[in-house]
Order: sequence, then C-alpha cells, then structure tokens
Amino acid sequence: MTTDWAEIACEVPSEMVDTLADFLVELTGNGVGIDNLHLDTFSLDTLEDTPLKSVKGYLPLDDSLEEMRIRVEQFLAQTGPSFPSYVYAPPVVTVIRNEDWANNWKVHFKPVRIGQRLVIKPTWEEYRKQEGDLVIQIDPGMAFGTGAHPTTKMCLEALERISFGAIGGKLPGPVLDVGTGSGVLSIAAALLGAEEIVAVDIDPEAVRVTIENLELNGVADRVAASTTSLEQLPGGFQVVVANILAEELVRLAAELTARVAPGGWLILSGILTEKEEFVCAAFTSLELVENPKELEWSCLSFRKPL
Ligand SMILES: C[S@@+](CC[C@H](N)C(=O)[O-])C[C@H]1O[C@@H](n2cnc3c(N)ncnc32)[C@H](O)[C@@H]1O
Repeated sequence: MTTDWAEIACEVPSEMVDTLADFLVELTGNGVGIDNLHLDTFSLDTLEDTPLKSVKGYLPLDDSLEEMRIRVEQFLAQTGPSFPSYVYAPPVVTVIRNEDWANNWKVHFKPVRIGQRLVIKPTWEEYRKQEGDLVIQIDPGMAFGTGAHPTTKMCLEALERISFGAIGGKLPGPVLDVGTGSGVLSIAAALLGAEEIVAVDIDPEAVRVTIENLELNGVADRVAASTTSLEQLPGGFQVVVANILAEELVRLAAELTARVAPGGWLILSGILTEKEEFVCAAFTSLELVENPKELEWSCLSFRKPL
C-alpha cells in the first residue's frame, strides 16, 4: 500500500476536542487522531492529561487539500472563540508517506550530522566515522529523542557552541538534562567533554531507555539517570538543558533557574515560536544570549549573571 496522505493537525484546548473531532470526521470521512500534545511531540503515555491537545484529521493528498485546509481554518476561527482558553493556532499540514506507518520512523531515522562534530546514528545503521566525529548511538525504543527533531537538534547545537567557547573546548560541568527522553543530550554532553551529568525524566521508561543508551555509548560512568524530581536536586549546574513544552518550562521556571550556577547556562527547547515571549517572561532573572529557530520551534539560551 503506497497511498500518501495529508495530516492536518490542530492544537486546541481539551474542551474543544470533541467538537473539532466531529467536524473533522464529517469533513474527511476518515478517523481522527487525538494526541495529548506532550505525548505527540515529546513523551510517553504515562504523562498526566494536558490542557492542550492536538487533533489530527487525514485527507487524501490531492487537489481538494487546499480547500479542506481553508475549511478547517474557518471552523477554528468561528468555533474557537466560544471556548474560553482557546488561542488561535493555524492548522499544520504534513504529508505522510504511507509505506508502513508503524515502522516509518525507523526507515527515516538515518545517521545525521548535527553541528560540526556530532553525528547521531541509530544502532541498526552502519556509519563510517570521520576524523573528529563524536558519534552518538541511539536506540530510542519508546522514548523521544532520535536527535532529528528540531527541538533536540537545537539543544545539541547549543551544547556544542558552549563547548567551543569553553576553556579547553570542553563542555563545562556539571550538566543537568531535564526530560532526558532517550538520553541523547546527556550522551552528547559526555562526548563534548562534560565530566559529570545528571539526567532526569518523570517517565521511568525513558530512564530505562537512557540507561541502555548510556551503556551503549560507553558514558554510563559519567551520567546518573533517574526519575529524581527537580526540587530534590542541588543547584550549581554549569549547564542545564530542558527540552520540554513551553507550558511545562514556565511551570518549572523557578526550579530550573535555581539549578543554574552563577555564570552558567540554561538551554530551553520544545518551545513553539509563538510561545517564546510567554517563556521569556518567566526567566527574566537570566540574560537571553541566543534564540535560534527551526521550523515552528524556538530554542532559548540564557546565562545566569555572575
Ligand atoms: C521532548 S522529550 C525530550 C527528550 C530529549 N531530551 C531530547 O531533547 O530529544 C521530553 C521529555 O521530558 C520528559 N518530561 C516532561 N515533563 C517533565 C518534567 N516536568 N520533568 C522531567 N521530565 C519531564 C518527558 O517524559 C520526555 O521524555
């Protein structure tokens, strides 16, 4: 079966999901997918419910697509305002090649170079290492973090830039990786020279996958991975990186800020560009140093004053 589809994804408050799903079923004649936004982009199925959901409809990839998209936009614009917490976000259309949806991500997960030295390689792929390459081997299992997602990629690039600017070209430590997923950022931090890394995730399955990936990459002795909560961790990290959604970053703002050592870095990712200001407003005690963007995502790197 090789039919291609267009997926149209709309981000709406939970209360609006049923209304939108009914509309999409009627419009498309197909089923809908309803993802908790955390689950969809970032995480596993043990997370609590979240106020925003992504509702996805599926349309054949043909001439009717643009008209269908406009009808979804009109529906959102007309119906959304009757839900108090609704904030308009345009529907996002993605083409889905339908060779085998279940294993598609494995097909598309190929060795990828990120920044100047980092290369992420799935365990099942061959890669011929070039001089200076820092190769991260990943088997993401059920955890998020193949490295290819723009939110992860921007964190990796930020970590590498910090290492370039540091004494001896080594990423300063200790490093704290909040929401480690597959462990990809912690492994990168270790390969970039950090001596001591703490990786935490609220999901025990992510921690299990991380531990496997740490061993696979020979860095398990430098990274402590666990489900320890932020409040239980000490402060004083030279680099804190957190790739979780904007709402969660804002909720954790005080805890994250407190974990950064004076002069240290805080890299925040998982932020839809339209939510950048919302996130910045929660971290005003830090100095915003850089703000790269890729697709609809923004990454924010702050420094804590000395
Ligand atoms: C988008 S994934 C990021 C994975 C990886 N760090 C990366 O950059 O690819 C987000 C991870 O954060 C975890 N997470 C979400 N909220 C969290 C919180 N409050 N504390 C710790 N981990 C959290 C999720 O379980 C998920 O594994």
